[in-house]
Amino acid sequence: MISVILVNPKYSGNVGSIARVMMNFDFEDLRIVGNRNIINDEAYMMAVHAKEILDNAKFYESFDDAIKDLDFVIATSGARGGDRNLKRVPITPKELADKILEIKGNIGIVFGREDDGLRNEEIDKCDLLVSIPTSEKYPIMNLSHAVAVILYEIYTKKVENRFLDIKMREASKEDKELLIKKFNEFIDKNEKIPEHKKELCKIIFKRLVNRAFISGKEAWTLMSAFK
Ligand SMILES: C[S@@+](CC[C@H](N)C(=O)[O-])C[C@H]1O[C@@H](n2cnc3c(N)ncnc32)[C@H](O)[C@@H]1O
Repeated sequence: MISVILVNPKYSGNVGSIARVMMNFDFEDLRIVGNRNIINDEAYMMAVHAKEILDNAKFYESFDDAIKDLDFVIATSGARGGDRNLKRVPITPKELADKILEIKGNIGIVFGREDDGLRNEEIDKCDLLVSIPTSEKYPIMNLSHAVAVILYEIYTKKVENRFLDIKMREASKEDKELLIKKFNEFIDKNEKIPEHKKELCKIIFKRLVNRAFISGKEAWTLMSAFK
């Protein structure tokens, strides 16, 4: 499970928006270091249909309490190098998404305070630091926007993996050759097509088949049409 941890959020609207993006991208576990009062009418208004994420949010008195049962903790920051003495080199959300699904155990992604972010001693307690590439002119994002970008990258990776799992077998060289042969025979039999056009059709079809990543099933379905 991947938990979203907010450290002392100040604005209820941000917490509600975060609940909403969590539901958009299939995340459930919201942990908040701070006071329960942060979840008020404004938070529910911004959460819209993600009220259950707010209802089930867990509260902690300290950063250490919020992460103590987690196996892998990821810090986030928009402050890179220069303006704060970060000891770790950050990775991008895309690089995180490539790694995170292979990590075993419970994972937490920690987001900092709206005013002063995560403290260096908190970042030091984490295993990894992620920073969203942003303009040097204004690198710091709104808290809920930063959460959205990171969860989006992880969700996209999950969806990609699911798609790869169910992806059909690609047509073999033999499947493609047979499909092209069937098409050519079909064209040859058709008396309405002038001879010079037949050759052109065959060349174009062959190029199309070789360029397209068709599946074995698609190849065989098409063959049945060229009888
Ligand atoms: C408004 S920012 C905090 C700004 C604070 N002045 C600082 O320097 O960290 C609130 C939180 O949003 C997240 N955040 C904002 N911009 C980010 C970025 N470019 N990359 C990763 N996280 C970011 C971080 O979790 C940050 O602690």
